[in-house]
Amino acid sequence: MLEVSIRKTFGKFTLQTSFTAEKGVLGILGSSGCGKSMTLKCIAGLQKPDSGSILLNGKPLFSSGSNLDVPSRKRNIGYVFQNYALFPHLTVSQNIAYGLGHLDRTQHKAKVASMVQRMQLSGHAHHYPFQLSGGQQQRCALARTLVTEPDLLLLDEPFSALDTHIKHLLEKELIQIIQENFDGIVLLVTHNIEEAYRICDRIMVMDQGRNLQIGAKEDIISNPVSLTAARITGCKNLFDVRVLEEHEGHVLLEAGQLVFKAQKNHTPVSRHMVAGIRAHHLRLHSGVSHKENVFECEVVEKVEGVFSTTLQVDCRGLLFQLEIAKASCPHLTGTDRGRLRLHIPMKRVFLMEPEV
Ligand SMILES: Nc1ncnc2c1ncn2[C@@H]1O[C@H](COP(=O)(O)OP(=O)(O)OP(=O)(O)O)[C@@H](O)[C@H]1O
Repeated sequence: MLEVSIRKTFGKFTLQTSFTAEKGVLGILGSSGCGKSMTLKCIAGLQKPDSGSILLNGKPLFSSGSNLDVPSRKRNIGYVFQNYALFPHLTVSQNIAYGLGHLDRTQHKAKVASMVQRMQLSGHAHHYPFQLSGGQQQRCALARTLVTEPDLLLLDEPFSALDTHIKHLLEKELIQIIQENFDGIVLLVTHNIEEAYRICDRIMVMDQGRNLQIGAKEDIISNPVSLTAARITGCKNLFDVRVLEEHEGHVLLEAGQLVFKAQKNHTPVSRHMVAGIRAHHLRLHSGVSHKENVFECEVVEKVEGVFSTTLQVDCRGLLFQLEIAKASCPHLTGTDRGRLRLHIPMKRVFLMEPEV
């Protein structure tokens, strides 16, 4: 287990974070400059926190109280940087061997050869980084790190420089490599919720140097703790609401001209709140519907993607954004277009305190 509780100030910016991570992939999600990379650097020993402690599998790596600061090279942590940072003048084998300086040559060779094979780089062992594709470079960078058998793997935006198609392929490959070759803790820094959701088991949401929320990814999506956490995790529909009625399991909300039901969550109910619903949780119906929370609406904007359609609909003066899989909205192209109805599934609405 990784246990982090640190504070570090850089001019006007202060990183103050406490969290734990167990085996599996924890995504650190936040916008640019919120302190994601700084968190990784402190854990790796590349930056020294002003105060606090870092423990990895029970072993202290840093403790301001005991004046302990284990040097970076002795922490047994693997760090894969944004651009992979391969040594351009070394071949694939030499790059992979770089971290193994302490082993004798026979052991050295065997380990590198095995890693080259596991990462499917056999035909490229003597190639230089500039002769490799993006995917091969990523595998080489991972191989160089995994060959040292780290207890913790830190990945800092490993796909940030790649185009969407390659990104998806490499994401899949990364998940597979980790599952097959690494049994430890992984921290993955990203500012992309989709990426975090696809790759990670748990997600930590960061803002301005602090962690706002940490939990299972499904929970982060269905119950963001605050408006900021909802925004960072990509929620497109956020409305100021007035609570008209409070019942045992649900509340009746008013947003402008619209009155709809929402299931209660862990946020204590107050008179004025913010309600959120994710674009992919909203539904469109054509014709009559007897479901609750169904309202007539009009399509204001429609953007066709390859597999899904993004819509903006006007529902009694409120604008909602929807993301609908193409296969599930044939009525959008039909003659029913004018009689569309918006369904707001009450279980999908989450309530939050307004932020001042
Ligand atoms: N060496 C430094 N000296 C001064 N300020 C720094 C230094 N390194 C980082 N900072 C500041 O600390 C804050 C957090 O930086 P950090 O690199 O951790 O952000 P980030 O969340 O990883 O952002 P990005 O997604 O853009 O990489 C930023 O405001 C940055 O300006």
